Parts: sequence; structure tokens; C-alpha cells
Amino acid sequence: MAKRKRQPHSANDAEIAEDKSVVAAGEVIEEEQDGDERSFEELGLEARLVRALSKKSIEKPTPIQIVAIPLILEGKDVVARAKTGSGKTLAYLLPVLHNLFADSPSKSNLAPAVFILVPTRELCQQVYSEVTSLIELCRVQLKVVQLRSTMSASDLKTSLAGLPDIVVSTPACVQTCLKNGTLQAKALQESLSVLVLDEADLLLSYGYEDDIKSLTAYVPKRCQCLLMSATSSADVEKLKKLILHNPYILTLPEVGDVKDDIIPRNVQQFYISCSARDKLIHILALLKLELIQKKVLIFVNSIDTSFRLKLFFEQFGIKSAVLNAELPQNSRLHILEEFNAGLFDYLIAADYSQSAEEQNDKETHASKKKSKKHSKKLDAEFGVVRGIDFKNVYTVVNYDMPQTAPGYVHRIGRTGRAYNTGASVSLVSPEEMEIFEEIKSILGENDADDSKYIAPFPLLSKNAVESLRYRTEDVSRSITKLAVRESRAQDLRNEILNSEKLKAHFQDNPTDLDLLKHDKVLSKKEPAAHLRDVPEYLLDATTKEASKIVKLARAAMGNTGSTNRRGFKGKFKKSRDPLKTFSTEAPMRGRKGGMKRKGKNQDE
Ligand SMILES: Nc1ncnc2c1ncn2[C@@H]1O[C@H](COP(=O)(O)OP(=O)(O)OP(=O)(O)O)[C@@H](O)[C@H]1O
Repeated sequence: MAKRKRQPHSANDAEIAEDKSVVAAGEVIEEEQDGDERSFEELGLEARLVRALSKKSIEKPTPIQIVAIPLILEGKDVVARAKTGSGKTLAYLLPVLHNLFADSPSKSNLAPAVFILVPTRELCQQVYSEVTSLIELCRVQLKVVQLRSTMSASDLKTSLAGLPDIVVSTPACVQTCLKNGTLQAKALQESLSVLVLDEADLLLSYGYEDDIKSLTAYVPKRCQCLLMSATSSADVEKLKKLILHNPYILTLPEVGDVKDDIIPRNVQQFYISCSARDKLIHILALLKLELIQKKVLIFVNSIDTSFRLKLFFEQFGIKSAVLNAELPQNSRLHILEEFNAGLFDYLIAADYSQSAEEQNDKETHASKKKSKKHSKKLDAEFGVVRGIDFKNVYTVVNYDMPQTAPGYVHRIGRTGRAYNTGASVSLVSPEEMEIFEEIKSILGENDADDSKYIAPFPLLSKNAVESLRYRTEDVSRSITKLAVRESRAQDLRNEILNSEKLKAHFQDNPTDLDLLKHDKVLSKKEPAAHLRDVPEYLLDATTKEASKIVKLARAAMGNTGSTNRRGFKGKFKKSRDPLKTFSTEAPMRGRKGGMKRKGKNQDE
């Protein structure tokens, strides 16, 4: 692999690189109009990989895969920008593996041939799992390791000693290996044949600029460099200049400038306008009255809020788990795996790191570590939103609004992945109206395109909300600051204990998910039995009807439980969508031919 011949860059390539929306012979890539129905085989991938994909129920390539795979197979440098959930990981992994299968790395190599660098350890694990499963399904003898900065020098050395073919890591960790001699610079220079920078738009904001700069010295000219990104930004341009030679720039039309369609079209966006205090009633109504489909990923802006919400849910018999940067890495990975496997339906993610990240792009990784603002306990390489492939999430709820528009895009991008459909519901308080308006204008709500419209959530009536007020306020009073603090500390203690057990256990049983449950009850107060169910007399006819429709839609989509929403793929047309056609209030014509609600169905 190391000595694989690359096609020389032609003058034409340089021209192509100048034009950001053009590929190869000047063809503009347009997902909708293109109608390219090529199969994975037709893209040039070998049979073992195609069979492996089929076993994973992946039958047809996504648009970014259609354009990227042939170029990467040819050994070209590629910058690929495509929206969240569009399948960028396989877009590079498949051709890289194909080339490795065809031309296995030279036995004389003293360092790995392929390096895949990602910004967070969660992503490291995600990419590592994807490569490993493909390799296993293809039954080929290739070795993959992930290097994490939490590993000791001797662990890093052991991992690299067996001379892996592929390394998945963060830039900081590779730099550590170069500095402490576990990775020989000269060997790397001679062996490196493919370098992938995944989630490139995030690498610099995570503070890896210096690490990447130092690494460039060891990237030989013949090395194929691939840069994958969900958005285009100055950071991506900077990286491109830093590391790529003469790349093909693949920009799907819906990505790029802010005005483009950056939310997948198969995600319907809704909002509920309510006071900050009433958010609890609204989320309870959404979950308890079954007005949104599972699985549900709920974003909040602080760890305390995540625990407050968990304790609140517990009192109503709703089981949920919390994900945050304070937890040990093994626990975080395990929580993600359990959620992805469908062991629980509600995950509350504290996504404050992203807002801090984006507010302070220039803060470096090193200075972050020193910063007093970032408690030592928090993991600087943790990213709850960006790039993480939460499986089969149908609904994303913004319990707290993100602090930036890109934050919103990446949160919403956790649903509607690949060919799945999804929905989002944002609870917007008057204090959050400003950012909400900014998000709406950035998404291009004024364009004549319904898919960009964030509509009022139509299934929740004022009556339904009010029927839950007394219970909500009663329970909410019992969740004091002290209770939140205690449960947070308790959860951390549990998870630290779990973490060691998990580490040992998963070395022997990598697929066992049932060992430790993360959605266990934290509350000291036994939930009152009468709060588990919403009595019939509290429900009005409209809410019952709305809930019935959501259930019917779920059944029609084959979404019978947490898992396996796949069977449905794309059959859920807007015209048949109850969220688009049902209203708790009499509708009147609104702009763009959509439905506008008469009066206000939420408290404002
Ligand atoms: N051709 C395909 N058909 C169906 N599913 C696919 C296909 N390609 C990838 N997927 C699935 O789609 C999901 C999203 O893929 P991936 O994580 O690569 O997206 P992404 O573009 O990297 O998103 P992000 O920018 O959010 O990281 C994954 O679960 C992946 O297995």
C-alpha cells in the first residue's frame, strides 16, 4: 500500500480545485437532479466489500459516496463536504479498504500505512468499530488499532508494536506518539500512504492546529490525503492548504454557505414557544402523551439540567440516561452503545461543550487544558454532538436552545441520518427567541422551500399542557438543587466504578451491552405510583387523537420500538405525515401554502 502508484496530478486537477462546486470533468454534483443510481459495484468496489455492506443492510450508495468513492479509488486527494448523516465515513472507508485489500501494505513498512484522524475519542471509537466490522465481514487479515490520549506510553507502544495497517486516533495522540518515540518519524514518512482528516471542520476548533502542523512534516508528497467535513468554513480551507496537495473538491449543493440546505430534507423541524419555567410541562406532555416518536435525544445546555430532567422523568416512570463530558470515557462509550442498540429510548445529552467550543474558536487545545474555566474533570476531547452516529434517533428535542446556529444544525443532524426520516422539536423561551430567529434566518426560512420552515408543533393543545401543570409543578418543587447535586455526584461515583469494570469486561466481551445499565433510577424518592400513568380524565379528545395518530404513523413506518427504523426508508411522504396534516386547532392558510395555526396553541 505504501508504494501504491498514484495517478499524477494533471493541470486540469488544479483548475478543478479552483472551482469549489465542481468535480472531475467540470460536472456539478447535484443530488436531486443528478439521478445517479450507480450501485456500489458499479462504483468499482470489490465484491467482498459489497457483500459486507449488504449484510449491514446498506444497499445503495448515498450521493457523496457516489462521487467520492471512484476518485478515492483512483488515489486522488479529495475534500468532501456533505451534510450531516450523509454517509461520509463509508465514503472514504470503503475505497481505502478496497485499495488496502488490492495492495496490502509492504512487509518492509515500519509504521502503519493509513491514519484516520478525528477530533474526539467518541468518534475514534465509532470509526474504529466501523472499520473493524467491515474487515471482519470481509474476512481479510488487516489490523486496525485506535490510539487514545488516555493510554499510557507502554499501551501505545504495545498497540503499535504489532504494526497495524490502519490507525484511528486524534491528532494530539499521534503527536504524543511521535514525541515519545512510540512512533518513529522516519518510519512514518516512509510508510504513510493515506491520511484522512475526518470531521475536518471541527479539528481546528478543537485546538489541534499545532498537532496537525507538526504532522505535515511527516506526510510525504505521494500520500493520499482526504478531508471530510459537514460544513465549509475558514478552518476547512486552512486545513486544505496545510495538508492537501491538489485536491478534488466535492461539495454537494446542500452544503456550504449558510443559505444552503444544511438540514437534511427528511427531518421536519418544529418549535414550541413557552416560558423557561413551563419547559418541564411541555417536555412531559411530549413524552407522556406520546406525541413524539422514539428514540428521543434531548439536548440541554448544562450537566445540572440533564440531571434535573432525569430526576423529573423518574418521578413519572420515564427511564432515561444522561450523557455528559464529566463521565469517564468507558461509560460514555457504553451509554452510546446501549442507546444505539435500543436498550433505552430517552437520552439526555449535556451539550454545553459545543457552545463553549464555538464561542471561542481560537482557544487552543493546550490552553484549554490549562483553563480554569474548563474543569479538569471535563474531557476536552469529548464531543456530544458533532459527528456521533446516534442510531435510529427519530426525534431530537432542544430542551435548551443551542447558543449558535451551527450548534443547532449539528444537533438536528443526529436524526434523519442516511435515508431515515426524523423530526426535531425545539422548546423556545422568550430569552431564547433571539437565537431562534437567527437560526431561522440562517436556515433560509424566507426561501420558497417548505423543508426549511420550522413550524409550530401542531399536536399539543393548551388543554393538554394545562392538564399536566399541577403534577409537574408539584414534582418539580421536590427536585431541589441539592437533589440534583447529589444525584450528579452519585452518578459520577457509579460510573467511575463501572468504568473500570467496563474496561476489563469489554476487553473479553466486546459485544456484551447488558452488563451495566445507565438508565437506572437515581432519585432517592420513590416515584409515586399515581404519576406513572396519565389518567383518562386528564386527556382531552384532541390529545388522544394526536397520540393515536403518532402511534399509527410509527406502526406504518415499522418503528415499533427503539430499534430498527430502517425498514421504512423514505416511504414517509410529507403528504401522509400526521405532523404536517394534523392540528389541535382549526387551521388557516399560512404562507408558502403551509398550515398556520389559528390562535396560539402554546403558552407564550
Ligand atoms: N449508503 C448508505 N445507505 C444506508 N445507510 C448508510 C449508507 N452510508 C452510510 N450509512 C449510515 O448512515 C449513518 C450516517 O453515516 P455517517 O456517520 O458516515 O454520516 P456523516 O456524513 O459522517 O455524518 P456527520 O457529519 O454527522 O458525522 C451511519 O449509521 C451509516 O452506517
